[in-house]
Amino acid sequence: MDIGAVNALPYDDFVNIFGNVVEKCPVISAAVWSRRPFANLAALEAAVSDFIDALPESGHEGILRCHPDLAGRDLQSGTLTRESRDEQAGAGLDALSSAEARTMGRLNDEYKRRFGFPFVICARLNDKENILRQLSERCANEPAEERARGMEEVKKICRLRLQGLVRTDAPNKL
Ligand SMILES: NC(=O)N[C@H]1NC(=O)NC1=O
Repeated sequence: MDIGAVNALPYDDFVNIFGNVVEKCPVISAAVWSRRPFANLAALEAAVSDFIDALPESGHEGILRCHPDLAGRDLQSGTLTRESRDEQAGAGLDALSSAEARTMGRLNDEYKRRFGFPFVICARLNDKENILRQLSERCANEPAEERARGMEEVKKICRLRLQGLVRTDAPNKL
């Protein structure tokens, strides 16, 4: 769909289509609908980003907590969102060796114990080796640094999900 079609959507259709651009946080797209018309995809992305930036620390932690563990229980049981399943599979997280799966599980638990929210990284921009290395390295960071880092990754995931939904080659018909 092009940006003109996005701008013409009633809010319930908009939330149905864009409700998971931030994982399991449809309230973000419901809020951002008020900011239409969007001049282009970048403006829609900026509206999401502005909304996120205006939230307090607890809101940022809440967004991070809506994310499933990478290679975690939801992947094993088939209960991931479609977007997350495709992203995790693309990074090879659905095909870990048993040693990799054990390391991932142990580090995910350690990270959550330390920070009180899950490790979040844009799986589509990383492979499994890189994800495991960063998970291990980031466990040593300070909480404020990790909160900020996690939110940067949320925005990268959101950008790629938006790019999958909005065509940018059409002329802007605002
Ligand atoms: N925990 C975590 O990073 N999850 C996410 N990352 C990603 O690319 N898709 C997700 O669901």
